[in-house]
Order: sequence, then C-alpha cells, then structure tokens
Amino acid sequence: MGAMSVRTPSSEPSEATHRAGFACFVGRPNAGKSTLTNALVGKKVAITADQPQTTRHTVRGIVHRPDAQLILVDTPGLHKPRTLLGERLNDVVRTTWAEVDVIGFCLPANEKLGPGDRFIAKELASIKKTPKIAIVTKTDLVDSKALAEQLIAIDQLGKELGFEWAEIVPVSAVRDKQVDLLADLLVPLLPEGPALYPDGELTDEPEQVMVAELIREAALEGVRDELPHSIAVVVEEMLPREDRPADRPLLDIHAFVYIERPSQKGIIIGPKGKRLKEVGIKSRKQIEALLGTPVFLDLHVKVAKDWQRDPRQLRKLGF
Ligand SMILES: Nc1nc2c(ncn2[C@@H]2O[C@H](COP(=O)(O)OP(=O)(O)OP(=O)(O)O)[C@@H](O)[C@H]2O)c(=O)[nH]1
Repeated sequence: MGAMSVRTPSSEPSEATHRAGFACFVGRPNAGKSTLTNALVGKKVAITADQPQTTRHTVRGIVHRPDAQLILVDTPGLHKPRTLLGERLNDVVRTTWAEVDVIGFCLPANEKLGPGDRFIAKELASIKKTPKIAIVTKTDLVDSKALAEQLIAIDQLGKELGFEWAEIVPVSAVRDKQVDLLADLLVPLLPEGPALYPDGELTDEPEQVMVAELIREAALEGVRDELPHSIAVVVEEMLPREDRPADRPLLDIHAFVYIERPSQKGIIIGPKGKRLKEVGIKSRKQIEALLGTPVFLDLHVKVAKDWQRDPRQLRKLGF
C-alpha cells in the first residue's frame, strides 16, 4: 500500500500491531477439538458429543482481542475413508490445512500416541509452510509424570518426521487451564492486519446449520456403535410465528432427522416416541440458548436409504 508503510519486525511487537488470521485444530476423533474451540471462543458454537466424528461442518469460532482476531476453523477428524462421505470429509480437512495460518494438532494427554496420530502427523509434515503447534488436550485426566512423557513423545514424533513444532502446549479445556496461554501462542503466528470480522460475531456458520448440528448432537446421545454415521439433520424452515406480541416472540423450526434404514427408526424414536421427544426437548433448550429466543421445534424422522453412499443424497443433505 504505497511507500509510507512501516514494518514492525515480529520479534519486537509494537503496541499498535494488530494481527488477524485463521487457525484450525486437527487430531483424531474425540481429541477434544470442539471443546477447545468452545473454550477459546467462550460460547457454544462447535458441537461436542461422546461419539467420534460429530463435527461435520466447518464451524468457525472467532476470538476477539484488542491485539488480534483469531478465527478458528473446526474441521472433522481425518480418518481412513470407507465411504464417499469419508473421502469428502478428508478433502475438507486438507483444503482447510492449506488455507490456514497455523495448525493446532490436538493429542489427548490420556492416550498414548497411536497409528492414527502418526497418520495425521505425516500428513502435517507434508504441509511445510504452515506452522504447527502441538496441543496436549485433557491434561486434567493425567498426572504430571504421564504428561511429561506425552510431551517428550510428541517432541520425538516431530523430529522423526523431520519438523519442529512451533510450540508444544498442554491444556485442559474443561478446567480452563492454559487456554488463554494457547491463544497467546497462536496470535504471534497470525499475519499482521485489521480484523476480518465485525466485533461480536462468533461464527459465520449459517444459523440453520448450527441448529441442525445441535439436533444431531442430541439425537446421537446414548446411541452407540454404527448409528452416529447414519444420522443427518436438515432444518427445512425457521420462521418467526406470526401474530405474536413483540415481547413474546416464538420461532418455529421444522427439521428432519434422516436415517439410513427403516430398522433404525425405532432406535431414534423410542417406545411411544419417548426418545424423540427427549431429543426435541434437549436440543430445543440449546437452540433457545444459542439464538436467544423461545423456539417451537417440530422434528420428523425420515429414511433416506444409504445416504452416505449416494452422491445425490449427500448433496441434498449439505455435503
Ligand atoms: N476431561 C476432559 N475431557 C475433555 C476435554 N476436552 C474434551 N473432552 C471430552 O472429550 C470428548 C471429545 O471432545 P470433542 O471436543 O467432541 O472432540 P473432537 O476432537 O471435537 O471430536 P470430533 O468432533 O469427533 O472430531 C468429549 O466427551 C469431551 O467432553 C478436557 O479438557 N478434559
């Protein structure tokens, strides 16, 4: 921008330096990426659940600070693709990696490094330009000896693959330990520049997608094994109810829970519809908290046969 521009070396940050950029967290399913995103942003935007691979959509949380804006891109877990959906998820991950300013590799403190971690680390090693921070998550679950061993193993893993971690940081998102420190370490790795999003904006994910994710999360709760991958949720409509006084608004939400086989219907709906009702109550509360308005939630279960393998269905369901 012309001859008047002044450069400040990044090793001597001036007070006026403002940085803005993108970071993404990668790691095996259940490594704690979504929980960490939420802890950094301070409001629930990404989705957590006990089951792996619940984060299908790239949800961005934005950390606003006086000195920086850190935009977090939450990706699904990279994994061995078995279906068309699996392949598309991996493509999303790689595209994200190539675009961000810094990658945070999440490794749970309470699990030994395994082939899954090595698989991801190898892929990371091939992305030379982007700085990589190793984040040891869930440190509240281990003692200091186990944590020290994990830190050494992670350092070693980088060396084996021929790169240095920009940092190795232990955190506990649940106990809010070292989460601010992580932000402090991520910020200097962002390019200098003005804020990219208006202040106060937490995510640019369309509300309908976030609502669908909350319903999906509730529908997955307590459902084990193969079912997580068989559920997709689509919000068909979100409309303010007409004829409501201004001080008592109501938002009508109509959503479909898609399953793959008729035999799965019973699991989702439960005896006399009890389970679906609970899913509705639970997700409605979360949606109300997210949107800040009372909600009437209308849920229907539909069978979309083998949707994971069918490109047409995948497109319809937003993949
Ligand atoms: N004790 C403890 N548990 C945690 C912590 N962070 C995450 N968890 C738990 O670990 C599980 C997985 O966390 P998520 O944040 O959903 O993991 P993820 O990496 O986003 O998972 P995917 O979306 O499947 O890729 C959840 O049950 C979390 O409650 C932590 O700091 N401490």
